[in-house]
Amino acid sequence: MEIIETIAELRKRLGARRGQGHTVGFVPTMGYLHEGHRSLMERARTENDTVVLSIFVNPLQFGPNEDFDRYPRDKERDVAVAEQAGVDFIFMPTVSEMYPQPVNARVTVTGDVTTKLDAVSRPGHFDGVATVVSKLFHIVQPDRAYFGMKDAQQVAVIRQMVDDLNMNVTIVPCETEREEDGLAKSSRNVYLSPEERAQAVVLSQALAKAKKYALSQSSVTISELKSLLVNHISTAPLARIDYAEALTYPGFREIHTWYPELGTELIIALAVKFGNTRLIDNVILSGNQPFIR
Ligand SMILES: Nc1ncnc2c1ncn2[C@@H]1O[C@H](COP(=O)(O)OP(=O)(O)OP(=O)(O)O)[C@@H](O)[C@H]1O
Ligand SMILES: CC(C)(CO)[C@@H](O)C(=O)[O-]
Ligand code: BAL
Repeated sequence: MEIIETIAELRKRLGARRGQGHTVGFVPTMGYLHEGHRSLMERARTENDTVVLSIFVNPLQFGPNEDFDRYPRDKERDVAVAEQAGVDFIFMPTVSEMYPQPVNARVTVTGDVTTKLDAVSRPGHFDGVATVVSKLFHIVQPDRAYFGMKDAQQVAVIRQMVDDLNMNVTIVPCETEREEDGLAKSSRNVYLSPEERAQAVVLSQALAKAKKYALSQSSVTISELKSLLVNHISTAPLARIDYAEALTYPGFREIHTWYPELGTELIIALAVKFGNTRLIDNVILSGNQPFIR
């Protein structure tokens, strides 16, 4: 495995691999790697000849009062995890390598996908994500790129960008890896105090409850689902709800009532704060599931 810091060097090394007929799988991350990242790298390893991991904490996707400066970083551990997962190249650029000043070109995805949920709570976030992912795709030119469904809205934004801008890459969504009690693995879990960590289990519990309820009915109103989520999360005294929502997926349209048998997919999504730590999680219900009484 090689660690590469410049765009020119990565292009040269990948050009040589492509010359040998290699397919390239790409896993973009912000580092502080955990089992969720590992599952993406391992999947990329099984489906491609060459695997590239990027580790770049992208300033463009953080708001002014967010955690860019204190985002957890551990280069040594990340290198060991990536090596074990079979990565060929880690691309670890500096901020000035990715963004020579001034930055005058950005990518914006518009529509429902960037006006709901995290787009409301984190203004400008998805412009920052679309811009950096677009740049990374141009640099790496992957055949396949792997993203976690914990960030389901991010997957939808990137898919929209790839479709609308005719980017020649297949987006591979990967299942959310969880701790034993159900908490979605996340680099930000490290910020939680022991009390907050114990109570953070309410996110996945609330989603499981909402899913079970929705699938036990022939129709369910979105307000019923929201009440169920809010009531369960409120059992954790340290939790503050940013949003608890249910929308169509991947369209992110608001609906009044969901009918499982009509075939529309529904995302039930949460963002909950514990102190300064903001956690997200979601579950997607596929339509056409017969209701169970
Ligand atoms: N629990 C998980 N299971 C599967 N994939 C995940 C998981 N957590 C993150 N990913 C995916 O890993 C990629 C890189 O994510 P990132 O580096 O932001 O990690 P993260 O744990 O989501 O960090 P954060 O705590 O900042 O949200 C993204 O595609 C993300 O969806
Ligand atoms: C896709 C990504 C690496 C872009 O910075 C980031 O949003 C993330 O880690 O999910
Ligand atoms: N996991 C998405 C990246 C972010 O929270 O900024």
